[in-house]
Amino acid sequence: MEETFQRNHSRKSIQSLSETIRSLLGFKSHLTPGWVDSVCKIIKELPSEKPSAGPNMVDSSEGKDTKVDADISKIQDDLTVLNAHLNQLNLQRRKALNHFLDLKGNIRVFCRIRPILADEKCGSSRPVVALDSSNLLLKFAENKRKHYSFDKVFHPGSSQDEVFSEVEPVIKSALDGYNVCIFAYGQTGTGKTFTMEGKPDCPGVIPRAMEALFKQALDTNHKHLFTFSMLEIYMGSLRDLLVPQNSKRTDPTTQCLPIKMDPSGGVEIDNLVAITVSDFNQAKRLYKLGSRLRSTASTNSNVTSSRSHCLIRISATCSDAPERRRETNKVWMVDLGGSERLLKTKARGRRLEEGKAINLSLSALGDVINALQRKKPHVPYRNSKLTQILRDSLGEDSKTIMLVHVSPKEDDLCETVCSLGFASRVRSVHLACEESTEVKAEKEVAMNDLLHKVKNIEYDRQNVRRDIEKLNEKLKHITETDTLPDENLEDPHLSHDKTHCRMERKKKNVGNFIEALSSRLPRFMRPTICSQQKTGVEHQSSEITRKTELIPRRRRNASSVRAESVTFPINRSQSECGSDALGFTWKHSKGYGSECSHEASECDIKMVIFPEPEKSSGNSVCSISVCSHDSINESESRWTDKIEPEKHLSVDNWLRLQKDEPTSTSIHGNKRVLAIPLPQKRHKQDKHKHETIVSKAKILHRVRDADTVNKKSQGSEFAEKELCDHYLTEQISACGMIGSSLISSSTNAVDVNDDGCDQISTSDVVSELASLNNDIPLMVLNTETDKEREELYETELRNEISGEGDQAGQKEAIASKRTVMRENSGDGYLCGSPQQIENVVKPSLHLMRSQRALFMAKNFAVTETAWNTSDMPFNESPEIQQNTGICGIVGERVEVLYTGALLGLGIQSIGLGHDFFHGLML
Ligand SMILES: Nc1ncnc2c1ncn2[C@@H]1O[C@H](COP(=O)(O)OP(=O)(O)OP(=O)(O)O)[C@@H](O)[C@H]1O
Repeated sequence: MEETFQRNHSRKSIQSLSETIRSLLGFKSHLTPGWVDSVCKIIKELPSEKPSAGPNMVDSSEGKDTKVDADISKIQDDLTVLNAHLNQLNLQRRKALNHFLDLKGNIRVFCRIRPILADEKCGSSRPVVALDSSNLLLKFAENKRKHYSFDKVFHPGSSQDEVFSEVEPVIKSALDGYNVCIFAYGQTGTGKTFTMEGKPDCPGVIPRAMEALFKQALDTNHKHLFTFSMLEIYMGSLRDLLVPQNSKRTDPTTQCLPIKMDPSGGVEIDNLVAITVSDFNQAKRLYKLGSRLRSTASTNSNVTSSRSHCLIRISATCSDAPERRRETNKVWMVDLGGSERLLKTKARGRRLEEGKAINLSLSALGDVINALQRKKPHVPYRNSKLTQILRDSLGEDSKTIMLVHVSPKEDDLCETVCSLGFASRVRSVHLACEESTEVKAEKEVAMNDLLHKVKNIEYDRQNVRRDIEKLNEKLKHITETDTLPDENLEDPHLSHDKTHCRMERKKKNVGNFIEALSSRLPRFMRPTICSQQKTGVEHQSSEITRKTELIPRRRRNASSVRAESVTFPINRSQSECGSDALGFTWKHSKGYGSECSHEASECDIKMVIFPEPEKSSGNSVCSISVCSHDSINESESRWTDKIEPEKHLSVDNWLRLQKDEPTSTSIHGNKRVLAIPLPQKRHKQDKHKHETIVSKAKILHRVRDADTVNKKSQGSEFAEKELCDHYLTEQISACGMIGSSLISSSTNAVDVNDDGCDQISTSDVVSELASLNNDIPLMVLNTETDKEREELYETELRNEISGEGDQAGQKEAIASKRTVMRENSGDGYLCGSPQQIENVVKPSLHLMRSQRALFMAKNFAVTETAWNTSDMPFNESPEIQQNTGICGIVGERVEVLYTGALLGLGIQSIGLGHDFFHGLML
């Protein structure tokens, strides 16, 4: 009976084999029995990977399995108990800490008095005096004084450590499910940036908080995913500081990121880049990148005055903590623009406008915090961009710290009074119902008890965590030593890790099977990428496919290399779109967002739309998920079930990309277009060219002296400047391709790489050339055409020497002349007498000059001063004087035409924006 059943079963399997193969390979038409037979034959011929197990072997392995499974399930039970205990402790700690912070106040106001700086002259009188750790005295006149009370007062000698120790508990509560805001407020020049950013030797709140976040996240029982964003609010506009802007930064009409709110009250900034960071160093480097792009200017009060509000957002997503209100919590660290009395600063024009905008938004912030403190029914969030952004991070379920900075100088007394007035307003609740001494004492005792409790819980937590780690180790050991055959995959007692491990093995086997099968199949029978995607086989075998290159990839044609435009699809309903021309494919990643991959690029970039923490319905934040390659595996295992950050670009690559070839973005409709250059191939070439040029310049430098001798011997007047001009022209045309990027990298000065690699910029080249200055006598030749010129010169030499002596003597004379010439030139070839070279160069000089001028008109305008200072003869060119050229004008016209045509055709709707065509034209 059983035998019959087995026979029937195997017959059924063979009958359904065609279907199985079809579904595996994604063939559209049904397969013929003949085809199935041949495939079955191939399968039979495949070498068996597993040794056939005899009945005894099965028995023994089954016995072993049972024991191992029992061990595993015991460990798992223990782990479950310990984890439950740890969660309990976490909850207790969170409650205690929250209670402690509540007693301290959800909105806490600290005051920091700046010390007198070394270069400041001020008398002996000190108008601001810190009485104790929470009281401050302001002396107006001889007998006019006012007391101010704060949660904490930092006297001028307070260190960064002291400040951060007060901030740290709030950072902890960010990991416990609260949104956090830390503000630095104060008159310009009072030390806001010093407190927030600090100096390399005394880091401020931002670096310390970032470090603490990553450290504390490891301590928690939960896994966190951190993303980093940085923006500034400049004159009412929001700007992403991680993406350098195309247009002039001081122009208030430039791109302003829109703020979106979901029905549950969550706020998101549309299109703000959020980069996944896995450790403190990555966050620090991104912060450095953003800081360089911040708007600062010199004012009467501060040489590097911040002219905007700078906001750093670190989002911590924790998917396995259902007890929390939200999955994602935000930590905002805000270096506010300096409040200033415009009459005193005598600001004019733009500085005046900036000052006004800063003051207005600060006043709006004061109103909002005051309304929250007084629990007013209406909170005026909408009065400024700053308060709109921070709407969900101020108020209930949030912790706020306001660090008010004051100057110790008598001159600044008026500003100090204003700042302290603001701080008092923000702290209004405490002032309104000032507590009696007894109440204060009771509170103090309660807070101490709570702190003690938190410490005890911490201790217990550490012990439990240690036990969990031990058990995990044990489990890992058992799983690793256990080599169960694949048949037992369905065993329900297997641990998650073990199951995962086996699934991996199974996937690999399927992959191997497909690989082996595909290699034996005729080409027409092999699956296409499309069919793999449809059947899902691609996921299993993509790695192998990539490695073995069974299916040749479609290559982008050369013309599209420059056209790397990616449109971030905002709308989730856009499921799939591909652009062959670009070589990009768009696909959905498990409904959590869209991803884009570029096959041919060496530094692939993938976009992920993170799931909205508060489940925003319509639009979602566009984020670029960037992970370090080291952390890929770890992150992958952490987030596969919830979020799938695609790791194709490390933070290093992102930073390098920003530095070498700044990524420009623009908004088209509701889409953000990020023009991502393909730096690798082109850049390598360009770098090589650049190096050649620099080495040429060096050679020229070296041969200068030798040539002076040569020049004298020739006795002719040499067109030095023109040769220099020619050389520079050659230089520029060589740089032409990369000119724009080099220029932008030199002007943006985005150098975030600590190791200082790849510091190429046109200004470097220019300075290299400027160092050569004027008397460059000979050409350095190393190209094919140059070698032809060398031959020409040799002929000339022959003619010159032809009259002298016999044939052997002539040969010797030529050889010696050539040797002298090469010795003089160092590594390169020096060719041609000055006059001859001049003759060769001169006819093409005008052409080259105008080429250079055309190029400069478009791209080199920014370095004009550099050229001028080096006394180069380029100033004479009318194109340069006008700072425009035919190329520029034509380029602009074509751009306009293209844009018009694009709009007309509606091409932008499929994601090929202006940048793409602009890229094509370059
Ligand atoms: N506590 C401090 N200890 C030592 N130096 C300080 C301190 N606070 C500020 N400074 C110094 O004072 C100067 C001005 O500080 P900072 O630039 O941080 O002011 P700011 O409030 O951010 O100004 P702005 O609003 O114009 O940007 C800096 O040179 C800084 O190093």
